[in-house]
Amino acid sequence: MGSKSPIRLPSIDFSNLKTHDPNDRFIWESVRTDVFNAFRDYGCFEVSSFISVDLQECVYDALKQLFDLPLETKVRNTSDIPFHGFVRSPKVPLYESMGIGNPFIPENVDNFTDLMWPHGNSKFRESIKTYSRKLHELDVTVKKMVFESLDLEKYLDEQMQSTGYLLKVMKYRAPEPNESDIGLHTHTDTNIMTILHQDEIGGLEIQTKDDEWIRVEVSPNSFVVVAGETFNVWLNGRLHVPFHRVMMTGNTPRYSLGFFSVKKSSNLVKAFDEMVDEEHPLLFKPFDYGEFLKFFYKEGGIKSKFALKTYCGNDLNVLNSDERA
Ligand SMILES: O=C(O)CCC(=O)C(=O)O
Ligand SMILES: [Fe+2]
Repeated sequence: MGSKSPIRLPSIDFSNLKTHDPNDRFIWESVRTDVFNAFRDYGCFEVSSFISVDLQECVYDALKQLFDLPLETKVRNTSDIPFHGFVRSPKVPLYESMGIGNPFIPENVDNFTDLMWPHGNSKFRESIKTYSRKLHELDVTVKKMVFESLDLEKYLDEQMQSTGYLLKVMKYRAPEPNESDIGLHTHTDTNIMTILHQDEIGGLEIQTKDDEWIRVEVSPNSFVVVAGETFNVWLNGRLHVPFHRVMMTGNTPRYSLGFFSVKKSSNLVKAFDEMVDEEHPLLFKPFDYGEFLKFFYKEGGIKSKFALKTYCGNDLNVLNSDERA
């Protein structure tokens, strides 16, 4: 495993895609090519200056207020889905997180805000609503581009309908002198796709296909879009799914947000027929996402570097792109 390098993630500018004017087709196609190539080569990319500095500052102020609430208030954030509510665990001592399901639905943000601040907090409510709408828009745009790149548009609506979303907000405290500086252990995301946003403290690191660790240094109003395992199963291995982690090197707390698109439970995940041929033999057997998560969390899958392959890899002689690299 190599050391940290000055390589930068591909950076893609979505700001010229504001209209759906057919004359913008050229811009759309050029961004689409960049998105697909970045996913194929790095499994992730930066979306530069995607929100206003004002919105970014409002959201981070709101996060600080949220994590400053007493523990007995934060634990009210519960969910039936593991790790979608308040999380604090001795396994990741620097980390705590909370989650809002489908946050682009205004009532979901209202309910979360009422739970945390029974007397109201309009700044939190409004900034998270605007922010979630922007992230949802970016999620849909990126997926549309990837599906179009492989002539899979016919599956887009059906896949969007079986997708749920989670806005996860995270705080990492600084390590004590005798503690490890690992904020979040090396992992891949098992969901479809994640949009990450970190504050100016930084600390997110992503591993390239050549095992180099890149420390992600992007401006605080930029995002990092990361491909998840489910997306790669649909496309039968055409994407790179990057290992990533969070390292806490300084002595200031770090705040970050993740917008996770997740296959709804009891929905089958399988490669699209067009993605399987002689040159691209099936890498993963079809599986139920809810059942996989049970395996992942209860049977130690979380500790395995290649949990999905252990669970449903089609043929251990067929190497995935991580191992080929
Ligand atoms: O906090 C971050 O920047 C990364 C979080 C992450 O990778 C995750 O929750 O899966
Ligand atoms: Fe992650």
